[in-house]
Amino acid sequence: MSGKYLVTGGAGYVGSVVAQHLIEAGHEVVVLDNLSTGFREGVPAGASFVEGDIRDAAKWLDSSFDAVLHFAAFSQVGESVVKPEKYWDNNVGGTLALLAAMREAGVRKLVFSSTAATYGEPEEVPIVETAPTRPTNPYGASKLAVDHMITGEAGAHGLAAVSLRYFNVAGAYGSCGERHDPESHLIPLVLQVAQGRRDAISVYGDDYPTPDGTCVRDYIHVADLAEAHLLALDAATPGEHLVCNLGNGNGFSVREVIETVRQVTGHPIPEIVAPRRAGDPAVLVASAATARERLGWNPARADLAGIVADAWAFAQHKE
Ligand SMILES: NC(=O)c1ccc[n+]([C@@H]2O[C@H](COP(=O)([O-])OP(=O)(O)OC[C@H]3O[C@@H](n4cnc5c(N)ncnc54)[C@H](O)[C@@H]3O)[C@@H](O)[C@H]2O)c1
Ligand SMILES: O=c1ccn([C@@H]2O[C@H](COP(=O)(O)OP(=O)(O)O[C@H]3O[C@H](CO)[C@H](O)[C@H](O)[C@H]3O)[C@@H](O)[C@H]2O)c(=O)[nH]1
Repeated sequence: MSGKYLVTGGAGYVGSVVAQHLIEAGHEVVVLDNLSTGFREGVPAGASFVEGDIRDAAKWLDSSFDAVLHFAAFSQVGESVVKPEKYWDNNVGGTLALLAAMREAGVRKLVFSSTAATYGEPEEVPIVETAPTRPTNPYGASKLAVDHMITGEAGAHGLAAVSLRYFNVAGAYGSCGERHDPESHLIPLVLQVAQGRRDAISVYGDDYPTPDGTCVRDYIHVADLAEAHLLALDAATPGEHLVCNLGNGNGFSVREVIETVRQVTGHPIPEIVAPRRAGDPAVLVASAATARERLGWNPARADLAGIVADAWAFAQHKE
């Protein structure tokens, strides 16, 4: 059955890919985005676009919407350390206003972009959803605060809600891909070296307690992530706040990522060992057992070379 969905942040990386998947599944999509970090041309053809802020969501939400998929947020970990107030204001204040607008309009289903950053330094990997949540930066803390707000909204007001805790999102889907400015994520930065836009990639620390000394992360293809959002819309249950990790359960080190980019692009990719980046856990790998069981999610694009190849095709296309 086709539905009508408000996609906040649909001019950004993940939101645009999910909006595209919703359109391909025959749904009606309205993107609400203030273009603070997103791009008008990133909104998929076939979606309606409203340029506006989530704090004003009440202007556009009405009972004709079946659900909200909420991506709009600031998400630069480093910036959040120096400007925490910006993160509390937009991520927490903005979502508070959005939840009020949803209540007012009678829209009772929400899928929220949460993050592995809610866990902080893990005691055990793979990380399960019941692991302690001790974020190491204001970005993660703001996302955890929103998760708590949503739990309250479900319990008190019957919202059907799913928080999806993404691990390291990567890859692209057709003309929708990653173009953060400034870019801080490893794969697009290494691809900039392959394109000649940077001389070398900095490896942030090679003295971690990992097999090659560099940090290990769980890279998940953005199209697999998008499919989980569509499944979450079906799985959401009134009065319940379901939290699911999204990752492949495989860890790749920074050096393995760089080597994979060498193989995919044929470029030598010079690397420079730099100091550790503050707040980086050594290993972040997801247990996605909950997503598999509760959503029926089955990620199909776990191969790192395939993820990098899709990101590479997008990076060349947008030049
Ligand atoms: N990319 C990742 O690796 C990753 C990992 C974990 C979680 N997340 C979460 O996923 C979501 C999307 O991330 P992304 O990488 O696509 O980021 P992005 O910056 O590309 O997209 C965010 C979008 O939200 C919009 N936006 C921000 N504040 C807004 C507001 N107040 N009103 C309206 N629009 C607003 C921006 O203009 C942008 O288009 C974020 O919530 C982020 O925290 C991303
Ligand atoms: O130039 C770079 C960039 C990154 N890295 C390293 O590469 C790994 C991956 O870094 P990213 O910045 O690509 O991703 P993060 O693991 O820091 O961040 C991801 O996971 C976080 C949770 O911890 C948040 O959810 C965030 O939004 C999401 O992108 C880290 O070990 C980082 O230190 C480098 O060595 N050099």
